[in-house]
Amino acid sequence: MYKYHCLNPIAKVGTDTFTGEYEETPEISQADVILVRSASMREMEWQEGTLAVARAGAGVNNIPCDVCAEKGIVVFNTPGANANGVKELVIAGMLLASRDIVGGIRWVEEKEGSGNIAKETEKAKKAFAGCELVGKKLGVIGLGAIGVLVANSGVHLGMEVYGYDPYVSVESAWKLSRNIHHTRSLEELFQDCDYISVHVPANEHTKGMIDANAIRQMKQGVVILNFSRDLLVKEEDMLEAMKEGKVRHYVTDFPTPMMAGAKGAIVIPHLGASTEEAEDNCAKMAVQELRSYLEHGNIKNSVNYPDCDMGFRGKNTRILLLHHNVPNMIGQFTRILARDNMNIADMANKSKGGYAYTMIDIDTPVPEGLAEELRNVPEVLKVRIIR
Ligand SMILES: NC(=O)C1=CN([C@@H]2O[C@H](COP(=O)(O)OP(=O)(O)OC[C@H]3O[C@@H](n4cnc5c(N)ncnc54)[C@H](O)[C@@H]3O)[C@@H](O)[C@H]2O)C=CC1
Ligand SMILES: O=C(O)CCC(=O)C(=O)O
Repeated sequence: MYKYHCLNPIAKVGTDTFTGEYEETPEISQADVILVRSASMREMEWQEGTLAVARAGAGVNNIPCDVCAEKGIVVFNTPGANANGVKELVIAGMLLASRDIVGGIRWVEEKEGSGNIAKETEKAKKAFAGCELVGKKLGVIGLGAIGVLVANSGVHLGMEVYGYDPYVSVESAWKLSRNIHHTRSLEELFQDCDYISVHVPANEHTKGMIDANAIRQMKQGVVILNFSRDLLVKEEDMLEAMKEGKVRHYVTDFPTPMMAGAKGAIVIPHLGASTEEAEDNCAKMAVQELRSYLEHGNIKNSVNYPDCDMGFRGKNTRILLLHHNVPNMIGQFTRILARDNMNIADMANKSKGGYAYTMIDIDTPVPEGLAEELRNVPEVLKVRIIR
């Protein structure tokens, strides 16, 4: 019986795909695997028994992935599963920044009970007028699952779209509309665009990438959209730029004390992925990843260990080793197996940065105590044997 713990509510359509071999536990310390959305796991005390964490979503900055890797805990995310939900809200953000829709709706609410409202509307409405998106220039920074959808939608809306992503994947590149201009530097994108939307992960390289220096290079009255993470924008610089009118609106999905109520800021309470469809997609993918790892040892969509797949386990005993990516690990494992006459039916070894994963199928008897012996091999972080 495997035990899972949900640190945030996870869509039932996903957790329903756990079979009778699984049960939910309210005790995180008892869990083999943990499902999480945005809850911070950075201060958590990790248990020896934790095998994996699945982030039902894209951003993993709430999880100490390096600490987990060192403890042999595989961290998964669900790439692309909530991308459409975010894209739709980005389009809404561009529209909210272009016309004073919210101001107009508030004005109508204040007129509740006024018999004259129809007449008053025709006088008042000019205060809420705006501009259209068609023909405007949209810059998209980061062309992954979300950025590609936003960029392609910009084209469909009649915008001239510029994309920047020096690390774009082949898969994303295939999905991009050929009408999108490829920009080779942020400077080029900054100076031309009326709307700039940021879709990169928050990490040490992207932190504060939209600061006074970046904003200085942008057009007067630019609209900046941030549906990625608050850390990407230097908020003091953004406030100053909005005061000066350099930035017309800053649309963000991340409320902070500095931005809540700030003039020019349009702040949404982290709703990008809060659609039924996105929540269901993420939950289903996260559970599928955990089940495949627990039942067969296969890794797909991990952010701290390599993808590695040997298919269904069948009747063999499967030995799973998480270890540092250093020479002579396989030699040490196979020496131990050969000594006890174990026959290797199949094996795979993959690495990602400083970490590696070895899967070995054995079709002869496997002695008790093997896991402990393998765990004692220097540089091994975790061993699991599925019989
Ligand atoms: N508001 C919300 O509810 C949601 C927010 N997010 C945020 O959006 C981010 C992006 O999500 P996805 O598109 O699904 O991720 P993704 O991993 O598919 O795409 C990220 C893209 O950014 C690119 N990139 C990385 N560093 C870059 C840099 N310095 N300059 C330009 N491009 C760079 C990568 O090459 C990749 O193509 C997530 O990391 C997360 O923080 C994701 C989902 C929901
Ligand atoms: O689960 C959520 O609502 C947050 C989604 C998100 O920010 C992400 O997937 O990175």
